[in-house]
Amino acid sequence: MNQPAPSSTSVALAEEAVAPPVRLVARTRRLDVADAADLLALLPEDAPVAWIRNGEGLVGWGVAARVTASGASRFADADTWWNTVVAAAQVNDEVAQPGTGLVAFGTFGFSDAHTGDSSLVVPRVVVGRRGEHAWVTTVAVAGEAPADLTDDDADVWRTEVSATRAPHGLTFSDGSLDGETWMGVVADAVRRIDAGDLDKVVLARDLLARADDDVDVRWPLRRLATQYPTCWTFHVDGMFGATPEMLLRRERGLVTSRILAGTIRRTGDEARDLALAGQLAHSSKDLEEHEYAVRSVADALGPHCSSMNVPESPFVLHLPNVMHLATDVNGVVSDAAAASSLKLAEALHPSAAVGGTPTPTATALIAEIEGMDRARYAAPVGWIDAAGDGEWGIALRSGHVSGNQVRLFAGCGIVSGSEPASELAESQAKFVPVRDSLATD
Ligand SMILES: C=C(O[C@H]1C=CC=C(C(=O)O)[C@@H]1O)C(=O)O
Repeated sequence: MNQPAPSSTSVALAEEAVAPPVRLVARTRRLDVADAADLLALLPEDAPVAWIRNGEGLVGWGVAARVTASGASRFADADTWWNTVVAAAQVNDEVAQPGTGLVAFGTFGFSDAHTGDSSLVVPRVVVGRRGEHAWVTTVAVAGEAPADLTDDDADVWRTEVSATRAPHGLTFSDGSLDGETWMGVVADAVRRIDAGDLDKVVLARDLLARADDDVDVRWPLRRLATQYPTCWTFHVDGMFGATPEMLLRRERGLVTSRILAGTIRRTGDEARDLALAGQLAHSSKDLEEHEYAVRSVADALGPHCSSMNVPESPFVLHLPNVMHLATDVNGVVSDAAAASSLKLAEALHPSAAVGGTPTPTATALIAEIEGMDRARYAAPVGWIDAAGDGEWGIALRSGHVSGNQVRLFAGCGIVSGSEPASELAESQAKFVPVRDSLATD
């Protein structure tokens, strides 16, 4: 078994202006589908990346190149870097599907003011599966010995995988605000809405989990992918979760977005949950909350599409912990060369599913009263390929792992009729996926 070469190219954008562009050599070859049957099982503990839904998707490891960015230009800077990397790369792709060839995984900060890193990472090895296609892409930096590209041994890309470690001695504590204080913040937001300052704002809270040792992120990833197969289970650079919300997928000139807003908790009793789903579908408070989110996405996508389909009413999406009002919007991208999936993500972020309406007033209110730094919560996370196609989810039902700590996030859309106590209960239900994914039973 070969370990990918340890060297890589990593730049922050200020440095990148003076550094010559990294020249990557990538090769994608077909794999037996059986070799990619369990993508998560291929991941080593060190710096894995993952994007999985219903067992399909992409996993990767190692770092061939990486860029970090921050501030208001973080998306544009990362997109420019990616275009430079793609232009300089030598790619041999025998599968030619979205997600084959050169691929970068990204995670972005929520706020323009956030000083922490947004990053795009090109792994050394990416393994993908989609329907009857399975593939492996190996990436070397030009000038390095390209042993992994020319070797005929079909298994040369495999890396050594240690047993996944369960987190032990886990304790949870309040994050930035305790529940009582957070309800006060929600009540404040409702007052501002009723005073006519804005229509909707999404307010979030965090929880801290501590384990005895460094958390092996493969543990929660496995549990999330099993428990929430219809969500997108992800990990990039410490940010992980299972999001039900697809900010956008761009594929061969088509763009789709799954918009969620409006939530009801499940009880576990099927008949009762069906009745609750009916209640959700007719709740004027939730329909209003949802409509703001759909409008924000349709308005942001419109300028990039020659045609668009926006359904008139939402459907109810059933997840194991909650149900959501959901709308799938589709469009034809008018200028695919100018609108990479990352550019579209920038245009759509933050939608009113995570920001509010109007957006500038809502984001200002979040900064003023939420009382925490969202870091990369509720921002785009996903991947982009050399054609600019890609999938960018919203980092919800998520946590950030750093050493032995995990910071969990959950937020709720607040409109005029919102009640602080039920929003607190909703936030608790939204913590469940990541909280349970860290459990050992
Ligand atoms: C902001 C979150 O959820 C959003 C997505 C679906 C439903 C939502 C809601 O009903 O409030 C939120 O807009 C979160 O999970 O942290």
